[in-house]
Amino acid sequence: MQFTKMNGLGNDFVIVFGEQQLPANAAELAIATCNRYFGIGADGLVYILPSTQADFMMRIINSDGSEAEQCGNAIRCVAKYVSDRGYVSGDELTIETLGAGVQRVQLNKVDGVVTTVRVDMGKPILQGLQVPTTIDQETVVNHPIEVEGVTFHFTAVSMGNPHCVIYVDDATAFDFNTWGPKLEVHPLFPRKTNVEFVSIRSRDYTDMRVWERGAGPTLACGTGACATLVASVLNGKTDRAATVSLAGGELFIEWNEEDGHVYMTGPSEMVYDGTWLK
Ligand SMILES: N[C@@H](CCC[C@H](N)C(=O)O)C(=O)O
Repeated sequence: MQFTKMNGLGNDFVIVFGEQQLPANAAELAIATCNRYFGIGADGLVYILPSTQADFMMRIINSDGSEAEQCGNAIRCVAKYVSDRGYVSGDELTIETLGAGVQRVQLNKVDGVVTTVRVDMGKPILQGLQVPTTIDQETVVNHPIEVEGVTFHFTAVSMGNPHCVIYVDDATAFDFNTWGPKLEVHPLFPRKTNVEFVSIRSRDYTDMRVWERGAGPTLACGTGACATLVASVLNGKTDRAATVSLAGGELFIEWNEEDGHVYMTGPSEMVYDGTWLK
Protein backbone atom coordinates (compact mmCIF):
# COMPACT_ATOMS: atom_id res chain seq x y z
CA MET A 1 0.00 0.00 0.00
CA GLN A 2 1.39 3.39 -1.04
CA PHE A 3 0.66 6.22 1.37
CA THR A 4 1.50 9.87 2.04
CA LYS A 5 2.02 11.23 5.52
CA MET A 6 0.32 14.59 5.97
CA ASN A 7 -0.87 16.81 8.79
CA GLY A 8 -3.01 19.83 9.53
CA LEU A 9 -1.42 21.70 12.44
CA GLY A 10 0.13 18.45 13.69
CA ASN A 11 -3.14 16.49 13.55
CA ASP A 12 -1.52 13.78 11.42
CA PHE A 13 -2.84 11.31 8.89
CA VAL A 14 -1.85 8.40 6.70
CA ILE A 15 -3.38 9.35 3.34
CA VAL A 16 -4.23 6.64 0.80
CA PHE A 17 -5.18 7.56 -2.77
CA GLY A 18 -6.23 5.33 -5.65
CA GLU A 19 -8.60 2.78 -4.07
CA GLN A 20 -12.10 2.57 -5.59
CA GLN A 21 -13.80 2.00 -2.24
CA LEU A 22 -13.06 1.69 1.46
CA PRO A 23 -11.35 -1.69 1.97
CA ALA A 24 -13.12 -4.22 4.20
CA ASN A 25 -10.13 -4.25 6.57
CA ALA A 26 -9.93 -0.45 6.90
CA ALA A 27 -10.45 -0.56 10.68
CA GLU A 28 -7.59 -3.05 11.23
CA LEU A 29 -5.37 -1.10 8.83
CA ALA A 30 -6.08 2.13 10.73
CA ILE A 31 -5.15 0.55 14.07
CA ALA A 32 -1.95 -0.92 12.60
CA THR A 33 -0.77 2.05 10.52
CA CYS A 34 -1.60 4.67 13.18
CA ASN A 35 0.40 2.84 15.85
CA ARG A 36 3.32 5.13 16.75
CA TYR A 37 5.68 2.27 17.72
CA PHE A 38 4.89 -0.61 15.34
CA GLY A 39 3.29 1.37 12.50
CA ILE A 40 3.64 4.71 10.72
CA GLY A 41 2.12 6.73 13.55
CA ALA A 42 -0.91 8.95 12.99
CA ASP A 43 -4.21 10.15 14.45
CA GLY A 44 -6.18 8.67 11.55
CA LEU A 45 -6.16 6.78 8.26
CA VAL A 46 -7.72 8.76 5.41
CA TYR A 47 -8.92 7.41 2.06
CA ILE A 48 -9.40 9.69 -0.95
CA LEU A 49 -12.03 7.89 -3.03
CA PRO A 50 -14.09 8.56 -6.16
CA SER A 51 -17.43 10.33 -5.63
CA THR A 52 -20.60 10.55 -7.71
CA GLN A 53 -21.56 13.88 -6.10
CA ALA A 54 -18.27 15.73 -5.75
CA ASP A 55 -14.72 15.78 -7.14
CA PHE A 56 -13.63 13.30 -4.44
CA MET A 57 -14.91 11.52 -1.35
CA MET A 58 -13.01 11.46 1.94
CA ARG A 59 -13.37 8.67 4.50
CA ILE A 60 -11.53 8.88 7.82
CA ILE A 61 -10.87 6.08 10.28
CA ASN A 62 -9.68 7.12 13.74
CA SER A 63 -6.56 5.49 15.22
CA ASP A 64 -8.78 3.18 17.32
CA GLY A 65 -10.47 1.80 14.15
CA SER A 66 -13.77 3.72 14.49
CA GLU A 67 -14.97 5.68 11.48
CA ALA A 68 -15.67 9.42 11.88
CA GLU A 69 -18.29 11.30 9.89
CA GLN A 70 -16.05 14.31 9.25
CA CYS A 71 -12.58 15.75 9.89
CA GLY A 72 -11.65 19.37 9.33
CA ASN A 73 -7.87 18.96 9.32
CA ALA A 74 -8.04 15.90 7.04
CA ILE A 75 -10.22 17.70 4.50
CA ARG A 76 -7.52 20.39 4.15
CA CYS A 77 -4.91 17.64 3.67
CA VAL A 78 -7.08 15.95 1.02
CA ALA A 79 -7.50 19.26 -0.81
CA LYS A 80 -3.75 19.90 -0.83
CA TYR A 81 -2.99 16.33 -1.91
CA VAL A 82 -5.28 16.31 -4.96
CA SER A 83 -4.21 19.82 -6.02
CA ASP A 84 -0.44 19.53 -5.51
CA ARG A 85 -0.42 16.09 -7.19
CA GLY A 86 -2.30 17.46 -10.21
CA TYR A 87 -5.61 15.57 -9.86
CA VAL A 88 -7.55 18.87 -9.98
CA SER A 89 -6.81 22.20 -11.59
CA GLY A 90 -8.05 25.62 -10.52
CA ASP A 91 -8.59 27.03 -7.08
CA GLU A 92 -11.82 25.32 -6.05
CA LEU A 93 -13.04 21.77 -5.58
CA THR A 94 -15.71 19.77 -3.80
CA ILE A 95 -15.19 16.92 -1.35
CA GLU A 96 -17.92 14.56 -0.17
CA THR A 97 -17.85 13.49 3.47
CA LEU A 98 -19.73 10.71 5.24
CA GLY A 99 -21.57 12.88 7.78
CA ALA A 100 -21.45 16.47 6.55
CA GLY A 101 -22.37 16.13 2.87
CA VAL A 102 -20.45 17.78 0.05
CA GLN A 103 -18.11 20.55 1.11
CA ARG A 104 -16.80 23.39 -1.03
CA VAL A 105 -13.10 24.04 -0.72
CA GLN A 106 -11.05 27.06 -1.79
CA LEU A 107 -7.31 26.65 -2.35
CA ASN A 108 -4.81 29.42 -1.62
CA LYS A 109 -1.54 28.81 -3.49
CA VAL A 110 1.97 30.20 -3.76
CA ASP A 111 3.77 29.24 -6.99
CA GLY A 112 1.09 26.63 -7.68
CA VAL A 113 1.54 24.91 -4.30
CA VAL A 114 -1.33 24.96 -1.79
CA THR A 115 -0.43 26.85 1.38
CA THR A 116 -3.79 27.30 3.09
CA VAL A 117 -7.26 25.95 2.47
CA ARG A 118 -10.63 27.57 3.21
CA VAL A 119 -13.42 25.04 3.70
CA ASP A 120 -17.15 25.64 3.79
CA MET A 121 -17.91 23.30 6.70
CA GLY A 122 -21.68 23.68 6.33
CA LYS A 123 -24.25 24.51 9.00
CA PRO A 124 -23.64 23.37 12.57
CA ILE A 125 -26.25 20.98 14.01
CA LEU A 126 -27.44 22.24 17.39
CA GLN A 127 -30.59 20.21 18.12
CA GLY A 128 -29.73 18.07 21.11
CA LEU A 129 -30.90 14.68 19.82
CA GLN A 130 -29.24 15.27 16.45
CA VAL A 131 -25.76 16.11 17.78
CA PRO A 132 -26.38 13.46 19.17
CA THR A 133 -26.90 13.90 22.90
CA THR A 134 -29.69 12.36 24.96
CA ILE A 135 -31.13 15.86 25.58
CA ASP A 136 -34.24 16.75 23.56
CA GLN A 137 -33.75 20.53 23.26
CA GLU A 138 -33.37 22.93 20.32
CA THR A 139 -29.92 23.83 21.64
CA VAL A 140 -27.80 22.42 24.45
CA VAL A 141 -25.96 25.45 25.78
CA ASN A 142 -24.10 25.67 29.11
CA HIS A 143 -25.70 22.40 30.26
CA PRO A 144 -24.36 20.60 33.36
CA ILE A 145 -22.49 17.32 32.94
CA GLU A 146 -21.18 15.37 35.91
CA VAL A 147 -18.12 13.16 35.96
CA GLU A 148 -16.90 11.45 39.13
CA GLY A 149 -18.57 14.07 41.35
CA VAL A 150 -17.23 17.04 39.35
CA THR A 151 -19.72 19.18 37.42
CA PHE A 152 -18.69 20.86 34.15
CA HIS A 153 -20.93 22.89 31.84
CA PHE A 154 -20.94 22.08 28.13
CA THR A 155 -22.35 23.27 24.84
CA ALA A 156 -23.14 20.56 22.28
CA VAL A 157 -22.37 21.16 18.59
CA SER A 158 -22.22 18.76 15.66
CA MET A 159 -20.18 19.64 12.59
CA GLY A 160 -21.20 16.27 11.15
CA ASN A 161 -19.40 14.74 14.16
CA PRO A 162 -20.25 15.42 17.83
CA HIS A 163 -18.48 17.96 20.04
CA CYS A 164 -18.74 18.83 23.72
CA VAL A 165 -17.35 22.34 24.33
CA ILE A 166 -16.39 23.20 27.91
CA TYR A 167 -15.04 26.56 29.15
CA VAL A 168 -12.14 26.48 31.61
CA ASP A 169 -9.95 29.18 33.15
CA ASP A 170 -6.88 28.38 31.03
CA ALA A 171 -7.21 25.77 28.30
CA THR A 172 -3.42 25.66 27.79
CA ALA A 173 -2.89 24.50 31.41
CA PHE A 174 -5.99 22.34 31.82
CA ASP A 175 -5.55 18.63 32.60
CA PHE A 176 -7.50 17.43 29.55
CA ASN A 177 -5.81 14.02 29.57
CA THR A 178 -7.65 13.22 32.83
CA TRP A 179 -11.09 14.60 31.98
CA GLY A 180 -11.18 14.14 28.20
CA PRO A 181 -11.44 10.32 28.16
CA LYS A 182 -14.15 10.33 30.86
CA LEU A 183 -16.26 12.92 29.00
CA GLU A 184 -15.72 11.15 25.63
CA VAL A 185 -17.76 8.16 26.82
CA HIS A 186 -20.29 10.02 29.00
CA PRO A 187 -23.83 8.53 28.63
CA LEU A 188 -25.20 11.96 27.59
CA PHE A 189 -23.42 11.29 24.24
CA PRO A 190 -24.76 8.05 22.71
CA ARG A 191 -22.17 8.02 19.89
CA LYS A 192 -19.40 9.26 22.21
CA THR A 193 -17.98 12.74 21.67
CA ASN A 194 -14.96 14.87 20.91
CA VAL A 195 -14.23 17.15 23.87
CA GLU A 196 -12.90 20.72 23.57
CA PHE A 197 -11.58 22.67 26.56
CA VAL A 198 -11.70 26.37 25.75
CA SER A 199 -10.61 29.66 27.33
CA ILE A 200 -11.27 33.10 25.89
CA ARG A 201 -8.55 35.68 25.38
CA SER A 202 -10.70 38.25 23.55
CA ARG A 203 -13.79 38.43 21.37
CA ASP A 204 -11.73 37.28 18.40
CA TYR A 205 -9.14 34.95 19.96
CA THR A 206 -9.57 31.72 21.92
CA ASP A 207 -7.34 28.93 23.19
CA MET A 208 -8.55 25.35 22.82
CA ARG A 209 -7.22 21.91 23.71
CA VAL A 210 -8.88 18.79 22.45
CA TRP A 211 -9.48 15.20 23.43
CA GLU A 212 -10.69 13.44 20.28
CA ARG A 213 -13.17 10.61 20.13
CA GLY A 214 -11.33 7.54 18.87
CA ALA A 215 -7.92 9.22 18.80
CA GLY A 216 -7.29 10.75 22.25
CA PRO A 217 -5.14 13.86 22.64
CA THR A 218 -4.30 15.47 19.28
CA LEU A 219 -2.46 18.69 18.46
CA ALA A 220 -5.46 20.16 16.62
CA CYS A 221 -9.04 19.46 15.57
CA GLY A 222 -10.63 21.40 12.69
CA THR A 223 -14.22 20.44 13.44
CA GLY A 224 -13.45 21.08 17.12
CA ALA A 225 -12.27 24.60 16.28
CA CYS A 226 -15.51 25.17 14.32
CA ALA A 227 -17.57 23.83 17.24
CA THR A 228 -15.61 26.10 19.59
CA LEU A 229 -16.47 29.22 17.58
CA VAL A 230 -20.15 28.25 17.30
CA ALA A 231 -20.36 27.50 21.04
CA SER A 232 -18.58 30.77 21.84
CA VAL A 233 -21.11 32.76 19.80
CA LEU A 234 -24.02 30.88 21.45
CA ASN A 235 -22.54 31.66 24.88
CA GLY A 236 -21.95 35.33 23.99
CA LYS A 237 -18.19 34.98 24.45
CA THR A 238 -16.84 35.84 20.98
CA ASP A 239 -17.86 37.53 17.76
CA ARG A 240 -18.78 35.43 14.72
CA ALA A 241 -15.17 35.33 13.44
CA ALA A 242 -12.24 34.37 15.62
CA THR A 243 -8.84 32.72 15.67
CA VAL A 244 -8.77 29.43 17.56
CA SER A 245 -5.31 28.67 18.93
CA LEU A 246 -4.51 24.97 19.31
CA ALA A 247 -1.41 23.10 20.49
CA GLY A 248 -0.34 22.74 16.83
CA GLY A 249 -1.13 26.26 15.61
CA GLU A 250 -3.98 28.56 14.65
CA LEU A 251 -7.19 28.19 12.64
CA PHE A 252 -9.37 31.08 11.53
CA ILE A 253 -13.10 30.29 11.89
CA GLU A 254 -16.13 32.31 10.72
CA TRP A 255 -19.84 31.55 11.32
CA ASN A 256 -21.48 33.47 8.50
CA GLU A 257 -24.67 35.24 9.53
CA GLU A 258 -26.25 35.18 6.03
CA ASP A 259 -25.93 31.52 5.03
CA GLY A 260 -25.44 30.05 8.53
CA HIS A 261 -22.36 28.14 7.33
CA VAL A 262 -19.09 27.80 9.22
CA TYR A 263 -15.89 28.53 7.29
CA MET A 264 -12.49 27.20 8.39
CA THR A 265 -9.15 28.48 7.05
CA GLY A 266 -5.80 26.89 7.85
CA PRO A 267 -2.72 25.14 6.51
CA SER A 268 -1.97 21.54 5.62
CA GLU A 269 1.36 19.91 5.02
CA MET A 270 2.78 16.99 3.07
CA VAL A 271 5.64 15.25 4.91
CA TYR A 272 6.67 12.10 3.03
CA ASP A 273 5.55 9.26 0.76
CA GLY A 274 5.97 5.66 1.83
CA THR A 275 5.11 2.02 1.26
CA TRP A 276 3.29 0.00 3.93
CA LEU A 277 4.86 -3.47 4.00
CA LYS A 278 2.95 -5.36 6.72
N1 LIG B 1 -9.25 15.74 13.90
C1 LIG B 1 -10.48 15.90 13.25
C2 LIG B 1 -11.65 15.11 13.70
C3 LIG B 1 -11.41 13.60 13.51
C4 LIG B 1 -12.59 12.74 13.85
C5 LIG B 1 -12.90 12.71 15.32
N2 LIG B 1 -11.90 12.06 16.09
C6 LIG B 1 -14.27 12.02 15.53
O1 LIG B 1 -14.31 10.81 15.83
O2 LIG B 1 -15.28 12.68 15.34
C7 LIG B 1 -10.74 17.31 12.79
O3 LIG B 1 -9.74 17.99 12.46
O4 LIG B 1 -11.88 17.72 12.65
